[in-house]
Amino acid sequence: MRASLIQIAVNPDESVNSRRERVSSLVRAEAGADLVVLPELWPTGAFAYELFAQEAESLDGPTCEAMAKVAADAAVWLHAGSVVEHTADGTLYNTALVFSPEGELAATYRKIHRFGFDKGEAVLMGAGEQPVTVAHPQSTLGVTTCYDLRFPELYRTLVDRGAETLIVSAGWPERRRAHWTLLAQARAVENQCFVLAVGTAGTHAGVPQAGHSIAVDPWGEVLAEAGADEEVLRVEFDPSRVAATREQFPALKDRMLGLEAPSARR
Ligand SMILES: O=C(O)CCC(=O)C(=O)O
Repeated sequence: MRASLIQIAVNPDESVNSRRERVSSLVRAEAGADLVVLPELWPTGAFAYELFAQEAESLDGPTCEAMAKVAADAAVWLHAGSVVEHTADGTLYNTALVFSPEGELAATYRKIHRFGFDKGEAVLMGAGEQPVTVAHPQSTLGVTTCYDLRFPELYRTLVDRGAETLIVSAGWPERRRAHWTLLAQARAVENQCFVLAVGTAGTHAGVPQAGHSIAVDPWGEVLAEAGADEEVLRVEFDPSRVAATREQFPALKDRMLGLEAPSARR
């Protein structure tokens, strides 16, 4: 399976429209890949809160339309990162989009864990409720977004639903880059999955981004890692290694289920 992780630079000196055009060209250039993955909220930047309402779109809005077109042009499975989705009742969501090589919207995922504590996304957006997997023909994908990476129970749910390749589409800050790398490897090891984690580069809303998109195998080994700047990280892997790793080292079979208290939410 050939995957291309497009680590987009999100800087305030580029308009959303021109970034959309630039990203469309970058995706088109990945024709031949089996999967292309973009970062979280790349049209606005994950921390550009003042742009969220202004750039919010419905699922037939300009980013969705452009990404459907380029997925079909390049004939690739495209995880198009996420957009600020607005719904008919006025709620905003951080919604990830997955397109088939025919340009059909195959799945959407509304980010479950919103970042910001008492500000930013946590107050501006609604919370998703549904974990999402996608039946890519070569490997079942588990779709997650940025801050989700800190919540292992979501990944266990995805594994229980058949996920073999865990996607993390992010806008992760440089300040916590060590957590990013460590958690990507942890999610791969504990779930015996491939992890494809793609972040942004650049600085927007005064928040320098970590870059360092990373692909990790089910043994926790780093297959490829980007630098800090805009970059297309290409990686090739054998999805059957998930089953092989789980057979050789069957730790997932030793899970003790039912330990979580029903009122675990604090
Ligand atoms: O968890 C973190 O450190 C970063 C999370 C984040 O930036 C986000 O979810 O947008």
